[in-house]
Amino acid sequence: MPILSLQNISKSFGALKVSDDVSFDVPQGQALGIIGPNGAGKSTLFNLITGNIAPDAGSIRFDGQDVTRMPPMQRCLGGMGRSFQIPQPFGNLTVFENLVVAATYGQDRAEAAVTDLCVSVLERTELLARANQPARSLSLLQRKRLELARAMATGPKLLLLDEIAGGLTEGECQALIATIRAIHAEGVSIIWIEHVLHALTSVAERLLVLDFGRIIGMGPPDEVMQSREVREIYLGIDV
Ligand SMILES: Nc1ncnc2c1ncn2[C@@H]1O[C@H](COP(=O)(O)OP(=O)(O)OP(=O)(O)O)[C@@H](O)[C@H]1O
Repeated sequence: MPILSLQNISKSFGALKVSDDVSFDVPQGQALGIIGPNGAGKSTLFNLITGNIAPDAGSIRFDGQDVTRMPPMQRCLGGMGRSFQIPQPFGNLTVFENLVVAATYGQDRAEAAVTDLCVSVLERTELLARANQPARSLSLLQRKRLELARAMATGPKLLLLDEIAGGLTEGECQALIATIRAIHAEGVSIIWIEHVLHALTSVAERLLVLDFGRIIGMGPPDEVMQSREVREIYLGIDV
């Protein structure tokens, strides 16, 4: 059973079709990369998956359940964790406090369990040494790590990452990739929207290419990047 399955999902904003009959599965434990030009509908696809936007047509199954009409919080509690393109941590709270907010989102966990979970996430995202710092004092890489950590603190089976690698130096990017790979190796399924292609292809086993809300390519990264349509449309290479 796939962890996520979209069937014939369509969504328009007025006359603009941002999701056009999109269907795909994510097998358990897979890392799927999503690429496509600006405005192709990538973030909208995440909003459809998480329930922040309702589709006009189609259905979504997550972890064996039809979640098409399920509110975002229920999907999160069911194991869908998400990072945002524009991180919005609570700047005056410490890194640890930010994680406590995420770990207790709609959950009635015992205090000791919350602490254990947050410490474990801080270790896995290499933020333990920053635990008591206010979020606003973090460097860019640390802010990205915090965004990842906040998503991990909800205990996801499926982690949705929205352009988390942008703006980092090569060394910082490699450090973040190592952390994401380690999370993936724990068995967490991942869908990652990313313009930094080498970061994406070093984690993703499969790529999906969106253009004007349509899937124009899907498969192993090497194969997808060789496709004529993808090279023309996405990379702007004259072939
Ligand atoms: N709530 C909304 N109402 C109207 N139009 C919207 C809304 N959200 C997104 N759009 C439009 O839908 C299109 C797809 O936007 P989306 O953010 O999904 O693209 P994207 O592929 O994530 O782009 P980027 O790579 O720039 O983040 C864009 O033209 C955008 O302006």
